[in-house]
Amino acid sequence: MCRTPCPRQARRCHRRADAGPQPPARRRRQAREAGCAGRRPCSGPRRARRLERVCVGTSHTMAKQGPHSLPGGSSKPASHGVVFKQQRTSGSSHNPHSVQPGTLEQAKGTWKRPEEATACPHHSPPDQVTLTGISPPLAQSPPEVSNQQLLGQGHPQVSHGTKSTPFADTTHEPLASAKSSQDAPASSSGQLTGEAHLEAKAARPSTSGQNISDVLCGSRSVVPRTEGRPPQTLGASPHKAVSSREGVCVRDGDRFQVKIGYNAELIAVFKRLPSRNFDPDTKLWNFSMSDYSALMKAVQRLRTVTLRPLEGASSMAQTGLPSAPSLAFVKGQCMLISRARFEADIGYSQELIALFKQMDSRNYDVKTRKWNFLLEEHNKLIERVRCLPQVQLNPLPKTLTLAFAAQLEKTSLRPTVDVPEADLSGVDPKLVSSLLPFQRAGVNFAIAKGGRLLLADDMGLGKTIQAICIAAFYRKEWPLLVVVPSSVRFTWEQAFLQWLPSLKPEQINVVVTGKDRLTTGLVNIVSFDLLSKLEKQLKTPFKVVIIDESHFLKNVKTARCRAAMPLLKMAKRVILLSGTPAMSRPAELYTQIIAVKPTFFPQFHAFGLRYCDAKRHAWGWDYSGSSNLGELKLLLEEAVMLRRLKADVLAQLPAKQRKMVVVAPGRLSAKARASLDAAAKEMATKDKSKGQQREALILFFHRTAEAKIPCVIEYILDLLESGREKFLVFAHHKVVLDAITEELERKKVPHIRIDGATSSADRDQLCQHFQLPERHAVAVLSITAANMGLTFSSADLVVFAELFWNPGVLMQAEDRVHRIGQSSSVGIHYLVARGTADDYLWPLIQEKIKVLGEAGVSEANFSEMTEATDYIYKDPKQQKIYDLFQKSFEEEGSDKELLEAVEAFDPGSASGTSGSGSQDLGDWPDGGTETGSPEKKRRFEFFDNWDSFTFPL
Ligand SMILES: Nc1ncnc2c1ncn2[C@@H]1O[C@H](COP(=O)(O)OP(=O)(O)OP(=O)(O)O)[C@@H](O)[C@H]1O
Repeated sequence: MCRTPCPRQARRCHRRADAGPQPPARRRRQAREAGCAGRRPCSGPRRARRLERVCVGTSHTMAKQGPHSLPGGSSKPASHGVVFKQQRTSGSSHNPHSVQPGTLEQAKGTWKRPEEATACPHHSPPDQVTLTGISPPLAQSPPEVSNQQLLGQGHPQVSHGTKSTPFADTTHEPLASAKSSQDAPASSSGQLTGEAHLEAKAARPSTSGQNISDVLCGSRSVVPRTEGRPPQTLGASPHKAVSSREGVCVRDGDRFQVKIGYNAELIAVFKRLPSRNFDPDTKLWNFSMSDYSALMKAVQRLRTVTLRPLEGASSMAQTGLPSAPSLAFVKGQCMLISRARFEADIGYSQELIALFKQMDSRNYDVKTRKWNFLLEEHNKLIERVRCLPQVQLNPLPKTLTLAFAAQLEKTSLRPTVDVPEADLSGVDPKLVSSLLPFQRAGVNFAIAKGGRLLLADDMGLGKTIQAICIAAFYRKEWPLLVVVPSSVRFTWEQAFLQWLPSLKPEQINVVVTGKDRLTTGLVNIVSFDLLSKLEKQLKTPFKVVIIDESHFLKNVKTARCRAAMPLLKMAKRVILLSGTPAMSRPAELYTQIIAVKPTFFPQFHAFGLRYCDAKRHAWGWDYSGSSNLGELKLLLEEAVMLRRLKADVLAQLPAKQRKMVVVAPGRLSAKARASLDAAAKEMATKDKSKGQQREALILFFHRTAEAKIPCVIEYILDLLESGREKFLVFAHHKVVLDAITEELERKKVPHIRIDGATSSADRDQLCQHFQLPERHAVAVLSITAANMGLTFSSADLVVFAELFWNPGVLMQAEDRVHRIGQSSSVGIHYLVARGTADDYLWPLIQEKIKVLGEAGVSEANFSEMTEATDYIYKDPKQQKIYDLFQKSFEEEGSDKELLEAVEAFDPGSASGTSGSGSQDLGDWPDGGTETGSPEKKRRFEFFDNWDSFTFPL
């Protein structure tokens, strides 16, 4: 209920009730009406009144213009076919049964919703009218009306007429032309647009050779009403008049809407107005004010339609456009600007400002020129504003009021309550003790949110360890489902083994093929793509689900999204992980938001209107924009998402974070597998000369490189899809470097390549090019040719597609990024393929690094990364191969010899070696390196903006 009396309104209503001195135009209208009323009684059956009204309007038209003349334009009296308020007040007041529930509000043409109408008893809309004959639900025709509909088939009010009657003809006449109007360009074409067109149309003879008015109101067709009988239209069924529609024009910001039931003639008129727009939500047509006059005039000529003009625009017919002050109407909405405050985003209204000044928490922001208030005054303000008839201030959406319910309800400002410390005593101590402070806070946040969140920490901040900890907190609810990009399935397996020693390896089920079971483990790890093939296996839903790189779900139409969303809806705990939940636009966040909070914005359109700057085009809605990002950020941070940037927690991070990425053995082809096995067998063969052994080793190394190519490419593409756009990829074999660059070229990813064939001048130039901050690119580098003397500090990630036996070389390569100029913690990813030479190289490298670390030469060690992996060779054959690797790499001068051997096997790999220089140079894309991709340039835009936000208050 409105608590504020509305004196101004009350006065206005009172004035209207008095009727007082009338302006001349109104007096003229009333005089005309009185004349009409004299011809018919005001009481009587409802249908009779409708028929009469039709006749009143059309007889004027006929009398003034004659059957074939073009209408006279603005000089015409205002009442032609348009029932003005005063007319209806008198005509309906005698019939208390004529109000149809639920239609009056629409008929009145006020913008307020039904519940709003009851909120302000003081506010009686001016000239309240009891309307008759308004169809319940205002079933407007959609913008495109089929010919069948237009021809009256299937529409009860049209179809029941017989085609042979003049009435039927008149109904068809404008309908037939509706089709052509669809084809015709709008006003900009300059063809018969606006008023002239409409009037010409209205005056066009019907198929029976008569004007509409002629047919209906010609002297031969109407029997003058006497003795209270309704007038009879000759040649037409009296039922026809029942199809008469009454509606109202309602101001809607700088446009106006027409609230009326379906009428084909009227739709045809609408379609000729240049500014027409059909709102599918309200199912109402709306127009710019410039078309108002044309519409009203055209409607005057429609026998089946009466339209109440805009409130305060009674002199419209004479003056054309309504006078601005009389229609002053402001419309706006509430926007959240901080956790505690909201602002009214609305135009100027004196009354509204006066109301704002009554609010205790009011604050005027001189910069934005907007008023803002504490959330606790939101409901009070909205209630009071509803009493202002010329103001529409939309409240905060329900989702926001629910998310900020505590702030809306509180009576005084309290400091933000800290997230409580979660009891992690049930989680493996190794994991809990390893959490960095910000990671612990992340776990607390997740548990405070009931285990449903989007963890959107920057890349490399340890989302994996946090997710495992959150999931482990709910271990009683396992089995656990972990959905990940296929290239990191085994890395996740390693992470579980590393951080949860209580978990046995056999309890982890990594789904590798479409034939595997999805539910056999306590922890089940599956790729997005396999999930969509296997979800049907699920009899009972998983209660705890982790989704890594959850932005993979951004498109609701994809199979992965369709497979995952139902699972997430049913799960009790949903842990989404993504360093880039939306790469370019807020629309990409929608699926992730509803995955965490299914009740938030159940309709995407509502989300799109508020946050995606939704725009309507001829082909549909465009949701690719962004709007109200500040509010969206607040909402997400309050209820859905936790995001920390690297810069925020840099002090807690090590300078380098190394990560072993176990690339999927399932990706090795049978051919690659066979050649690897043959090479390994060769190495293990006894009685080989040193040279033969080395040859076998080099072959094994080379086969490993070939076998890893698909996994390496998949990993790089996953990184790119995850939003990583500037990173280094080191590889050794030319075949690997070639495969990577070819793929990047194919995918139009900007990249550079430096290998043994690159001249030093080119190296510097490429390096400088890569360093430019606006460049997003991948640097494809040879481990041996580009591990020294180059600076790539504008990137903070290094990927080793291949391992190399000399850890000193690897560390030098790492330091292309981790050097002066680097302000971030650097991520180093080593891709390790099981069942390949990596099985031997990786422990070898670790061992060497450990030694270097003990000697203080290396500032970090690898041991943490592989603690859980099983590199102790029980198989004597494996041990022999390992020994061979060790011996070969540790011998004096082995590096040089090995490199030469490798070069002989794979020309062009090693630094400064002959290779086929010209051939390598031929690999360069023209103009240096980059293959521009316009759409790529926009990719970080959304989060760049996002991260630069500061709290408005
Ligand atoms: N508390 C920690 N103790 C030891 N190592 C950690 C810790 N947190 C993270 N790491 C290590 O840091 C590296 C990066 O972590 P992780 O892969 O989880 O980051 P991320 O946020 O998932 O990054 P991305 O978004 O790139 O996948 C890993 O090697 C991980 O083991």
